[in-house]
Amino acid sequence: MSADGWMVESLSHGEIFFASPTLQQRSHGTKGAVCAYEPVSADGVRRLFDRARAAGIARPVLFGLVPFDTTRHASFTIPVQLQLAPVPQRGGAVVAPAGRRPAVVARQPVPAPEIYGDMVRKALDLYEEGDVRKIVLSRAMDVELDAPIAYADVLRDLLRRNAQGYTFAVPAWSDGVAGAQPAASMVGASPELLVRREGDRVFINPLAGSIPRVADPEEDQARREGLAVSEKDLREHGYVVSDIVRILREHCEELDVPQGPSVIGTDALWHLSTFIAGRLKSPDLSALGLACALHPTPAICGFPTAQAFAHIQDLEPFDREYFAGLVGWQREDGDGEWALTLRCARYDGDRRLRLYAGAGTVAGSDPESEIRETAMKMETFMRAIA
Ligand SMILES: C=C(O[C@@H]1C=C(C(=O)O)C=C[C@H]1O)C(=O)O
Repeated sequence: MSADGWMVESLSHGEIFFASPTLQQRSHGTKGAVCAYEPVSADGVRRLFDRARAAGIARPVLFGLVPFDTTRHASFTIPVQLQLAPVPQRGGAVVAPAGRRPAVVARQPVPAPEIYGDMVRKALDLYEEGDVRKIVLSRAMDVELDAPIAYADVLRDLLRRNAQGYTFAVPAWSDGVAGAQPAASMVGASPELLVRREGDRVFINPLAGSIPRVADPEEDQARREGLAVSEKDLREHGYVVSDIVRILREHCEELDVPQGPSVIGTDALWHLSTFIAGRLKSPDLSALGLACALHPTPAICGFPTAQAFAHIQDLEPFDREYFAGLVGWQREDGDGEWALTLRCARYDGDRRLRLYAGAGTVAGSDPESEIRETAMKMETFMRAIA
């Protein structure tokens, strides 16, 4: 462990790092890991734990990426060597970056911001027609660097600025996973917990309704207060909470849902947030099982889900793949944590990254502010890279 207490030193491409607000976990080496590239299923997860036991892994922990579209392949990894530790006190010693940061050679937005604005305008037309009320629209940015990233530096930077978030580097496999090199890794710091399970207790923390923060403290505070009473943002948030609660009622016998949302801050944005706690009816439902029952929530898809999903496929000119899916970990007993794969990039292990960001739109949304919100979401990630 390094002087600042983060277990990120010499983490290489293909290894795993996952930090929640309290626990950090990292793998050492990729050799012998049990991997799978297949659609997510309870049977598949069970088979992976069986394989891990057969391989002599004593306390297997499964890490994974589940795509936005769960009919596509997920990537799962059970590492041979895993290290766990509480997260260090923030504000302690800061280890300086080891080398120079890579420089950006090229940036290509996918699509151009104006086209993203047109996508939002098309969504506004759809709201007039009335079959859909919320669509989360996203865009991407392809970035080429002049040198590979240093995982330790990037993760430290993300950890320092996202104390309440979920910071991760998790490999994405492709067909024929036996080799040690993954096709890519998803790297980022998500503010949004989809499900944490501790025994029969579950915790869910949807976010929706956001505004960029600013340096001036008075204006920043005014934005926070404005968000808390914004009719449009409360409506956008309301679709998420009511849909999640509807599904949770099927699986939980006790549910604690606050009357209304509170406002939480990341380093760059204010978000409306609702912290829900529940008790599972059945101990057989794992953290991932419940996460999949909830996914895709209206926080990253829209409302109603099926219509919003179809419009996303139609309007977005790229494949979300693992973006806006699930990233997390789980033990054999079903306890674990699954966050939404947000504020992140797909990294090819060399010099190429694809960054992603989305924003919820509802009747009354302004295309220009959605462009700004998605730009801000990508910018905060870029600060950690170059
Ligand atoms: C889709 C993203 O974020 C989601 C959309 C939000 C919003 O529109 O207010 C807020 C948090 C997330 O649920 C993203 O960060 O890319």
